[in-house]
Amino acid sequence: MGQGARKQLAELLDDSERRGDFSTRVEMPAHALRIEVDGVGELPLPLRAPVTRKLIAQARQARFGLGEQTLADTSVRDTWEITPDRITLGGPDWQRTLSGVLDAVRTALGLPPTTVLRAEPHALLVYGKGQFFLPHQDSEKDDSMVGTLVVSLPSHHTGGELVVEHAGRSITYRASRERLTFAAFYADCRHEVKPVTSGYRITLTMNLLAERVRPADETGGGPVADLSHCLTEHFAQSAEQRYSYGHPKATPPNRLVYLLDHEYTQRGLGWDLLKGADATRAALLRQAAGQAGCEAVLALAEVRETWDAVPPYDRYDYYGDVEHFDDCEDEECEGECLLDPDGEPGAERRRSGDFSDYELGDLIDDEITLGWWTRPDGNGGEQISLPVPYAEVCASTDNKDLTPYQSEYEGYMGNYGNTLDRWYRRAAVVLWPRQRSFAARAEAGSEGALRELQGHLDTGELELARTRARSLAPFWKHQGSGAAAAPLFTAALRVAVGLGEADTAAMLLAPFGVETLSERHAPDLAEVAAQYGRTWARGAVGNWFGPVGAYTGADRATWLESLPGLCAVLRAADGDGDAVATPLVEEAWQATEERLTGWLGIGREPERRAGMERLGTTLAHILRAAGPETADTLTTALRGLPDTALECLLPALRTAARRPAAVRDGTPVGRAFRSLADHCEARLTAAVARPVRAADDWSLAPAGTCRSGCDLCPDLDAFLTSRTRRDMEWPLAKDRRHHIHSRIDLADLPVSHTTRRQGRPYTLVLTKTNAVFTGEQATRVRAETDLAWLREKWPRPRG
Ligand SMILES: O=C(O)CCC(=O)C(=O)O
Ligand SMILES: [Fe+2]
Repeated sequence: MGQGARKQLAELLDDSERRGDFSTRVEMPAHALRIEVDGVGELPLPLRAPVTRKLIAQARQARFGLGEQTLADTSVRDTWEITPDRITLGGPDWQRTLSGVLDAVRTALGLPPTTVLRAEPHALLVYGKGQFFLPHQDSEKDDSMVGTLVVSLPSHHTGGELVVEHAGRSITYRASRERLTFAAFYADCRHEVKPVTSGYRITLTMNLLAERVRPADETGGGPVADLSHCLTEHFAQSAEQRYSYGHPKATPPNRLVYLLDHEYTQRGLGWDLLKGADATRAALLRQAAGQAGCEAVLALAEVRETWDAVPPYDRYDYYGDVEHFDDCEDEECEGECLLDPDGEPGAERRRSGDFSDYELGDLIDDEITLGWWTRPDGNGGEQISLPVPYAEVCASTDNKDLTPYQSEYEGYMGNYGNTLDRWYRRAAVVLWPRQRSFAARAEAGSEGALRELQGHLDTGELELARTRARSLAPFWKHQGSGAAAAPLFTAALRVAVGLGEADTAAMLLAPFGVETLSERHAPDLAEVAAQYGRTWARGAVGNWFGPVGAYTGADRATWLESLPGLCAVLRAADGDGDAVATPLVEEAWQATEERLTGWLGIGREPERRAGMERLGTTLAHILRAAGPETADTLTTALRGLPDTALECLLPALRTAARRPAAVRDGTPVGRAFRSLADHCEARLTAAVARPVRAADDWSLAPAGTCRSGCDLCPDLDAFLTSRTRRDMEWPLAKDRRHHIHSRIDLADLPVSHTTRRQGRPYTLVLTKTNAVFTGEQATRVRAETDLAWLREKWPRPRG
């Protein structure tokens, strides 16, 4: 019962819940109980007359207590009775059902949550026509007996009502024909069973026994002791999961988040500044925390709830017509316009406002996030971002009973909708066991955790630091990227060095983005790599880059500009900076190579050129950052690419030429660029030397086949490669025309393609344009210009 402790806590802090009633009733399905009686066997429920008569055959005339005596007097009590030793209760659901009933009874009767109720069978009673029990009070057979629980087995009968009375009030209970009904009342209540007028009434009476889980005197008693007990229980039981249907998580919850009722600002949130009921509740909780060995802080929470909601529909005016929005002219509208006054028909019907008159259905979803909390020592607070799981939330007041600061209603949208989102700001008391304080706080704000770990390392408590650091693993994720995360990264690097434990160090450093790394981290990076080795360093770098193509929101292009500087400082640092620099360059190259391959496949020239140009700049940075071996690998790969890659290589050479000092001949980097320059020069020279297209040559390169088996692409290629054909008239159905349109567009071919909308199917008209000649001319001119630039800026060394 993971939820039990939280519920009890909420009740204990909710004053109104503490006033209980003298009696209550609960219903349960009949299959929850399997009942067997000696000499009869299992009783089929609902009970029918033949089985009931068998029961009576096994029963005796019931007696009742009068003072010290036990009497059988049918003018006071007339019913059949079977003693408990002959009854067996069971069934797969029985224990769970009964404990649920007892929980509900405890709450309804206003017993403290630290009380556990037990029910002990007392007798099975059968009332036939005319039988009854006059008003009486049950004798308390046991010191711990607090009342009676009457379980009525389902059966058809009339009359036989149970009437319970207390302090001038009386409640009448009727049994159900189909279900089990449980009526509970305090032992000091007078009660009676009215005569049965037809059929049989069958009840199982049970003594209600109360036990305190913890005697009041043990911790001084009172609500604080009860609360403290609930806290201990909450942190000892495995955390309950909302939708797991009885499969609790193996580990206990990390925290308890008790939501307060009033709103507070960051500055106005303090133990001495709480308002109304919050003040008492927080004070009680804080005392209880002390007793239970817990730490307590105050926090600010943001709550969002999504409800299934129904608008106050069917608004009728004075004459009984459905009301409309002022300018609604839709004849079929039945008032929907009121929900959607300014929307187009069918447009998204989402709007903000006050929806307090909407009727709430089911709670579909909710989300609680803590955004700020005070430090446990009371010195100020810190910004955090901590989602609160279901198993940690506790409140005496439901969100829906408070006023949201914002609401949004979304009308029915076909597959979802009719939902009302509500946002609340609530304060909270957050508690955790003192010995788990490190993890509880670290999960929310990592800076404090690292500071504490460093502290332990500084004072020589290595084992403690390691244990604590390992405890971060489950939630040490997404520590950020870029300049904002840089100080955190520095702290993490130092702790990683100090721990001397490779796996833990890797875990601590893993959740940073590569954009966090800057020259000022170089000394620590070189040190950590020297300590844990090159393989370890390669793994760490892989983590910082993250999965290829993953969008991190960080500006990688800007960071890559800093890569040559970073790698230079790394290689010069004490330790093994190259162990970090080399995989940094390799990972950067891998990502770039992938993008380069992507651009090479793009047919539209202006787009491709722009992309390739940007990539060229990046490539120059990567090459400049590379060590001799990596530089070799890169140039070999680049020289193997098709001519189109020059659209990237030339911009790379231009970028490099702007820093002649960095690419001096003779240095490994200089040699790499030299080799690329030579490669480009050879390719351009060949292009320029190609003969000019003859005036009657309309042949184009084939566009290729989209997939094997396509019967259109080969026909297109035959047209494209033909030296003489300029036009083609192609009757094609719509889908097939589309295919050809998109092939031509994607490859950006110098071919116009229009549809003549006559006959069936329409005819696709293809015409090779003058761009066949002008495009080639432009390419040639560009090649000549590039070649001239190359010869000037990258002259071949003489000799
Ligand atoms: O049968 C009942 O509902 C109540 C019986 C009763 O009051 C008793 O056994 O003391
Ligand atoms: Fe009774």
